[in-house]
Amino acid sequence: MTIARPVRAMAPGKINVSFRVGPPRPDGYHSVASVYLAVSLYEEVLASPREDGRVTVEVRSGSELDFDLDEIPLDESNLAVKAALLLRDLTGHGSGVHLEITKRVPVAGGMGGGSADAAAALVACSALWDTGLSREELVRISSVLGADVPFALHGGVAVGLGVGDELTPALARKDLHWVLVPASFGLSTPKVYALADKLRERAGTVAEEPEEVDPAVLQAMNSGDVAALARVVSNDLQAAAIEQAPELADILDLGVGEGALAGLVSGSGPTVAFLTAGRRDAEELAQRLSDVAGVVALPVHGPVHGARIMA
Ligand SMILES: C[C@@](CO)(OP(=O)(O)O)[C@H](O)COP(=O)(O)OP(=O)(O)OC[C@H]1O[C@@H](n2ccc(N)nc2=O)[C@H](O)[C@@H]1O
Ligand SMILES: Nc1ncnc2c1ncn2[C@@H]1O[C@H](COP(=O)(O)OP(=O)(O)O)[C@@H](O)[C@H]1O
Repeated sequence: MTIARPVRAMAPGKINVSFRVGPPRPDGYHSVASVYLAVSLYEEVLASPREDGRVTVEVRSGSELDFDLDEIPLDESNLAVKAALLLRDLTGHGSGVHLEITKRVPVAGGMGGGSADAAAALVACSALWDTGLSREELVRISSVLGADVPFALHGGVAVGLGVGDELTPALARKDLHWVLVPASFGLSTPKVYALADKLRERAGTVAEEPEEVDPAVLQAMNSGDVAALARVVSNDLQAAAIEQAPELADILDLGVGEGALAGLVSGSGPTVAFLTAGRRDAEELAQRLSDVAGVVALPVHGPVHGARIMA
């Protein structure tokens, strides 16, 4: 029997360009309406066969960022391990695999790094084990791993309804250029959702079921009107993220003061994303933020492709 050769896959992090959150549901989740954008910060997963049938993982940093890799579990709760086990259980294909994750997306940063690991692991293991599943089939099975995993497979721009997993592709006429300011700490997604509920309760606001995303966001992306997009980006979790980490408000002010067209917290935070008019503006803003405030600032662009095999 020939032993399969290792397979390397990559998957992108994301920004929620617009994020509406409904009231809490009985299952602990919230209905959302998200405009997801995949950006050029990629996780990599190298899947190598193991003859002993075990599924194991190791994680290393592929970034200049100071990642707290100790935050990432190395047991069966690691999202990449969960993905490999799910694929093996569902298809009956495959045996043991060792997964080597190279992280570039901030850990617990609101950019779906763990979801990207799960998506890259699905693609890599599916090729390693020759399951014959299509991308669409992988997208369909992936939502049990987490609300954001289908989008990490899908990539590009998409509207996410349900818990974020019911995807419809959308279009961006132009590449959008952003500057990311990652934090040196993470925020817990469930805690930020719970705090958002509490803030609404305190303010006496009744959350509506978000049935669609803001059409102005899709229109601005469709027409490539970055200035119009800057006026409509928004995130219902932002206030809760700022309540947990008040320094995010200062970072938002700083970026806008330094010339960003708009700034918002990505997902449940704490990464802050600034929209700029183009590649040059993003590079210049990143430089200024690092000169003026000494923060790490990464220029990125999107849309980029979803999870895929690397040569
Ligand atoms: C907020 C968002 C925005 O894209 O991203 P991140 O900030 O995590 O990157 C997502 O909704 C996060 O998706 P993901 O991180 O995949 O969530 P999951 O693992 O499925 O769920 C973790 C927990 O988050 C809460 N959760 C998640 C999704 C959702 N629509 N409603 C929720 O209330 C639930 O408490 C759930 O138990
Ligand atoms: N492969 C993984 N990479 C990162 N985090 C993981 C992974 N597997 C499980 N986790 C857990 O998920 C949490 C959130 O992960 P992450 O996807 O980085 O952030 P976010 O949900 O804010 O986008 C981490 O704190 C960690 O405990």
